[in-house]
Amino acid sequence: TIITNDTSILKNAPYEYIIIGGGTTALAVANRLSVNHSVLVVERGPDLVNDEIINDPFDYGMPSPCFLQVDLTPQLGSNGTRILPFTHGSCLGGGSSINAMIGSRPTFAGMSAVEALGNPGWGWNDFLPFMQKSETFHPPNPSQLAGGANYLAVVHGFEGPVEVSFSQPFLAPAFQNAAKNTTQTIFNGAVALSPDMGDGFSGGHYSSYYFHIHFNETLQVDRRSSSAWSYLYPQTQQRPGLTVLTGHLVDTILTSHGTDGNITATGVLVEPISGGTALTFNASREVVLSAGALYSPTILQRSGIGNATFLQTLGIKSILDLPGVGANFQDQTLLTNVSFPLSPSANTTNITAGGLNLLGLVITHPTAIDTLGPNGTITMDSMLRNISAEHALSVGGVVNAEAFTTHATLTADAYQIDHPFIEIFYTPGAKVLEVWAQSILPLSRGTVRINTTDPSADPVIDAQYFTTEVDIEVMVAAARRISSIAVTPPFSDLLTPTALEESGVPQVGATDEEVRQWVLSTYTPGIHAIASNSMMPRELGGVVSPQLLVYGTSNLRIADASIVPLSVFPHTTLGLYGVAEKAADMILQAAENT
Ligand SMILES: Cc1cc2nc3c(=O)[nH]c(=O)nc-3n(C[C@H](O)[C@H](O)[C@H](O)COP(=O)(O)OP(=O)(O)OC[C@H]3O[C@@H](n4cnc5c(N)ncnc54)[C@H](O)[C@@H]3O)c2cc1C
Repeated sequence: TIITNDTSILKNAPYEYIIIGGGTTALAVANRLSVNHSVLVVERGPDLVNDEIINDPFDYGMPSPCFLQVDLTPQLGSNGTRILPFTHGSCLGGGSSINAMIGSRPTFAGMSAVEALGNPGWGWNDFLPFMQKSETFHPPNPSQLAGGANYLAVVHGFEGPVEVSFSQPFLAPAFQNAAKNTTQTIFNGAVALSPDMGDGFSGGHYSSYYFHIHFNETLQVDRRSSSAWSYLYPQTQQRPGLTVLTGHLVDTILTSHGTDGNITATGVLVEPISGGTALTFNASREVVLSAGALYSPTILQRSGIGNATFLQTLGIKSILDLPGVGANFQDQTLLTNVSFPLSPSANTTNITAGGLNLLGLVITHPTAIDTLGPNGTITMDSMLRNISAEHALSVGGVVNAEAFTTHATLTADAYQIDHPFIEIFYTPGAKVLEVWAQSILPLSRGTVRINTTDPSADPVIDAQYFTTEVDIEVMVAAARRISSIAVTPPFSDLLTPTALEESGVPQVGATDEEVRQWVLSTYTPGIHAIASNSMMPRELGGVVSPQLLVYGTSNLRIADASIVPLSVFPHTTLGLYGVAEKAADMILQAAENT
């Protein structure tokens, strides 16, 4: 494999495939295609192979050249005008090089919703083998099992590039034990220990979580399993046919009109990020767009693929009118501002992990009924099935009312078959214990758009958080559970007696309005951006078909988080490796047929 930022050493011959972006999904697709084909990857960011902040999982969240932020537009659903930073990764490995490594998967109910949206072949049973293909799962050893780790071999893969494991040593077992017991209590025993959080069963469970990390035998420490360290750097993954160009960004996708009436992608126009002459690279077979949910729609828009009326306002000639490009954008929301002071008497290594820290050592996925009770669940179901599309339509979050009501109905159906309603995750720190909550299936729909043709400019991102009442109701319920956790033993025994007051989280008896105000003024982005080029029928605003081909093109595919149409991956990465493996499989099958 050639990895370089120097274009003078690259071959001029056309590559069979060009992949735009060198992030999480991109490198997995590149790895599979380049076994027998020539592939060029173009990544805007640098190669940070030896960056210790990236490679050490316990440095998560520290600044590195890969860690970038874009300010969202003012979020009107948040008590006025909060401006929130949105983090993303820009280097080889993309988001997988900076993320929190939580090893989460979609569920049966979630993938059923994706399939029912008009995507045959994307249900759980079809999708699981691709997630397994990507993975080498390391079963817990006896001491990890004794600490509380558990797994189900039948749902995992053991020969793939991405190494997934529990931490070594197993972190904070006493903390994990307390978190699990309190979880059971606050959900009245309805939430049970899961044999494996990635087994496809839906909500109603809790567990110790595994991470995209692996134990390095030479160094005797845990390391991050990024996409780059899984699919690109290892000796076993070297590919003579693969060239990775870093430090260059794709301005536009070059196209021509094919004889079949479709648009054909012929290559890309590339600029060095340090400035200089633009270059053209040609692709003889396909162009695969993998620049992520924030950037893939912007590349399409600059290339004349998107909402024709909008593109006209920027003077861009429309070559393909696809109003769904940059619409339907979704992100989950987080309640992260929740730190409970640790009781001085409880400050032991078994509770704090001796200062080492991985986010979400214990994770809980209660269902709607676990969280809201029977009456609350009926109310939520009715809200979803009678939802108004007016706001989402007015801000361009959906292209028509049917798209919005279809999403809401599928969400209600998913909750009926026990899709996780919220996620609560427990994390130890040196002096505090954190209990965060995350929404899973938000209904608010936003946009990602360019406001200039300059390829180096940040996109205009508007998540429209909390502009749908159901999203507020979900997080109010989540906040109430966080309050209960802080006062429920055995978890509360680890905290100071005044921990709840000190944290600023609403008291257990707070009014709905008080909790609502706290949620709206403290939430942060989930940073699981998806759906800005959704895989769904074109008439609903879909951008790609179930084969991941951009509608109206013969050879332009998208493989990244932007195609995921509903927020069914509670954390995205392991699901995205499944998307990558499935995309590569479909592309290679198409190559065999030509
Ligand atoms: C701080 C943080 C924590 C997270 N924690 C978790 C977690 O614990 N577990 C989990 O599963 N998920 C987590 N996620 C989410 C997950 O990392 C992302 O959803 C995932 O990495 C997205 O993958 P992708 O392939 O869609 O895009 P990316 O991995 O973002 O890759 C896109 C790549 O395209 C490049 N690019 C963009 N524009 C251009 C251009 N014009 N030309 C060339 N290259 C371009 C970018 O530089 C980037 O490298 C987290 C995300 C963040 C930001």
